[in-house]
Amino acid sequence: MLTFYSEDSRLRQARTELHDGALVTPFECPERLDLVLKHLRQSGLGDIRTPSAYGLAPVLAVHDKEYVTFLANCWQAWGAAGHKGEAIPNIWPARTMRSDRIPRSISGQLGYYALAAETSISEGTFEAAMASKDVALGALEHTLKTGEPSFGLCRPPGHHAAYDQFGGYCFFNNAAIAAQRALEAGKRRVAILDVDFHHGNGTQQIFYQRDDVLFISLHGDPEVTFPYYLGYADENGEGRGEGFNVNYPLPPGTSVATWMATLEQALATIEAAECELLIVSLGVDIFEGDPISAFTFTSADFTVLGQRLAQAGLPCVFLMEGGYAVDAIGVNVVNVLQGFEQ
Ligand SMILES: NCCCCCC(=O)NO
Ligand SMILES: [Zn+2]
Repeated sequence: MLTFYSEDSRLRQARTELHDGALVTPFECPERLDLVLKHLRQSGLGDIRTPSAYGLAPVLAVHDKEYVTFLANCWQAWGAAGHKGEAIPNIWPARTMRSDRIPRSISGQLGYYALAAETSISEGTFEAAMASKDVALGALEHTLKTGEPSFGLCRPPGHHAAYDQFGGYCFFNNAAIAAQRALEAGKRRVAILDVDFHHGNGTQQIFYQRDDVLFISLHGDPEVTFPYYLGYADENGEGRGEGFNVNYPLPPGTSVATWMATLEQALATIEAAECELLIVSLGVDIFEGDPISAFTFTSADFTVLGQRLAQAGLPCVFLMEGGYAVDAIGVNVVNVLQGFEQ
């Protein structure tokens, strides 16, 4: 299995994340890449390739143009406005405010486009997000061309990024960009299976009214888990998209047996929908040792996950999402990929 990776993923070197009422070193750190690369190289899974630069067109196929322009300019505009720290929103078009206008102020724009306050924008963030979607597209193109599975070592991750919103460490929705590209290449329906601990609110939102992408997510119950305001079981899609969005919220501490039984339901739905490609939003923060999550996977369980996904019998693109137990992230990711190849 080939891996696609870009050194430009390291251009995002944010120093702050708002967590538990303090500014901490971000959980989504460049060191995550080091450990995955180390275990990939040790595993002999396959070559690690740098993708081509695919430009903005694939981004604009799923994201709002003004949002992309905001992301491209935010860091410079934030500094030009005299702000000294990293760009962190502190006001939003909250429920009692209006959201039909976008303020000229960069502080106002920051809140308009932000899902949450934990994700700071800093120097190199836009460039890293561009590299991350190129990684996803490189992996996708390889799988479309060869039918072989591939892995996109995407950083920053993407599944929280909506049409015009960033947050949860995500800026461009890599899985959505890849799925859209696959449809444009002739696939009639693509399944995105999100196994990250957190609900892929952005992926859901982008495809919610469409029947050419089936979005299925297993995740921590939003009643008690980020992103809290999307990911409930009654969200089944709208219009043409009715029936093509399936959420499986699960309580913190869910056993692996229960998680795997839920996966069976998800895979049955994917099979019934006659999907021609499987994109897996691979968040390994379902690991028992993850610092910000609450599921119970052991490293060995990730091998079983990969084995089961292979049985779906679809061309498969794995795209890195979350996973913050840095010491174990490499083993856990490689276990999924090696399990798939067994
Ligand atoms: N308190 C912020 C939690 C961000 C979650 C990031 C993630 O792993 N999403 O999948
Ligand atoms: Zn996550």
